[in-house]
Parts: sequence; C-alpha cells; structure tokens
Amino acid sequence: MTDALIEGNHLTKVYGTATGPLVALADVSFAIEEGEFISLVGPSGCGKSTLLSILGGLEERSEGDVALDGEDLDRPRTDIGMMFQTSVLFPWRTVRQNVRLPGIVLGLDAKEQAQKCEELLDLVGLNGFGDRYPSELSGGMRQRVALARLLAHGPRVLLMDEPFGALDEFTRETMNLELLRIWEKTGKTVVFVTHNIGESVFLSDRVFVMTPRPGRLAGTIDVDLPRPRSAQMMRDPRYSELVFEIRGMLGIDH
Ligand SMILES: Nc1ncnc2c1ncn2[C@@H]1O[C@H](COP(=O)(O)OP(=O)(O)OP(=O)(O)O)[C@@H](O)[C@H]1O
Repeated sequence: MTDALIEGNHLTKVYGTATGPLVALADVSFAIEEGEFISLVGPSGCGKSTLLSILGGLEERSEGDVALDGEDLDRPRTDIGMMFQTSVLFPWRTVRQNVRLPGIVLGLDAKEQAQKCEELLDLVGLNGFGDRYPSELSGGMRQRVALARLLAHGPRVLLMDEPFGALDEFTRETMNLELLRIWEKTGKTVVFVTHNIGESVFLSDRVFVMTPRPGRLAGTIDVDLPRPRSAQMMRDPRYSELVFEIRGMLGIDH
C-alpha cells in the first residue's frame, strides 16, 4: 500500500480489431499523489487517451488494477471529471446554463449551484458572459466554459485530453497559464494528455513518457522547475534540458 490517490498496476488494454488483437497498453504501472499535476506525453497511438479513458471509468482494462483512494476504478465517478479537445457545449444553452448542467443532472442544491456557477465564471475569466450562447464565443472562451463546467460539481480529479489542442498557439499558451492558476487555487489532481513535450514540461510536476507499439510507460520525469510558472521559464536552461531528456526517451533526439 502507498498513500497515492490513484494507483495503476500492470494495466494492459487489448482492443479486438478486424486484423486481430491490438495491444494499446502493455503492463503500465504508476502512482499519482493527491494534488499532483501529471502529463502523459508521447506520439500518436501510444495509448494516452486509452489510459485516460480507463482512469475515467469509460474504458475497461484487459488486465491489471487501477484504483482511486483504494477503490477500484471500473466505472465513471462523479469525483472524476473529464475534458476533451472539443468543448461539447450545448449550443441552445447559454454559458451559464451549460455550466449549471452537471449540477442539475446530479440533483445538487440549485441555490448553491447558482452561486458556484457565478464564482466559476469569475474564476475562468468569463464574468459578464453568462448569458451568451456558445456560437457567440471564440474557441478559447468555449474551452473556458468547458473548464468551468468541469469544476461545477467539485470533482477531485481532472482528466484532460488535449483540452487546448485545437486552439492557436497564443490562445493555447494563455489557457495553459490560466489552467495552472486555477490548479494552484483549487488543489485538484490533474492528469493532462498532450503530444507537445514543451507543454508537458511547462505544466507538470511529473511527466509520464509513453512509447507506442505497444503503449508502454517508458519512464517518468520529475519537473524540478519552480512554481508559479511563467512563459519566461521557457528560457531556463533546465526547461530545455528536461525537454531534451524526454525527446531522448522518445527516440527523437536527432
Ligand atoms: N476503440 C478502439 N478500437 C480499436 N483500437 C483502438 C481503439 N481505441 C484506440 N485504439 C488503438 O489503440 C492505440 C492507442 O490509441 P490511443 O487513442 O489511446 O492513443 P493516443 O496516444 O491517445 O493517440 P493520439 O495522440 O493520436 O490521440 C492506437 O493504435 C489506436 O488505433
């Protein structure tokens, strides 16, 4: 037993495909502490989304164990929230109505949720936009709404699958800084999927480096850069060292 919040042991996932079994994850083991910011980084097809879906209880593992606080993670739970590259907002609902939806679905106290919604809109920088519709917002603003909605029912763990991957570089950088600010304020445990090595180093406490065919955890990198992080940190020689260490683990050090 460890005091980890999330623990995975010998996780394997085999998909049945028309051309035979496909090993998406092979013998992956890890432990994540409460409040950690973890990134999963690796090339396309190394099993990042598969691992995230298993953590979210959306995908069954083929072998191995995975638990949150010692409880088997075999189904979706309300204390784990997921966010994807596209915000999946309901176009006919306003920003406020989208953010309040999880609370309504879960039957949470309406008055408390209404107040929380206003706090969250403030937190993600959308004060004054509550009555807008998603079509009236930029891509970055829509992901801010998705982030507020993710936080609405108070999950302990945020699973984020390339949440800013569809945004332009400027907006993406802004959103990464916003995410760090919110993470520092809320103390959530975050597992963040990206194929951008620099982004993984910039954001994380630890980076899980994954390699494909079959998807394996090649190693874990401790990011010993100070917090709070700022864009200036990318000039730090240690930042480059860590990026190149990961590139080496992925075999792209050419
Ligand atoms: N439902 C499925 N059925 C069959 N094969 C699948 C399924 N989902 C994923 N795979 C395969 O499993 C492997 C891992 O896929 P996964 O999406 O987890 O990788 P990834 O690292 O997230 O990739 P990307 O960065 O492109 O999203 C890939 O070879 C993929 O084709």
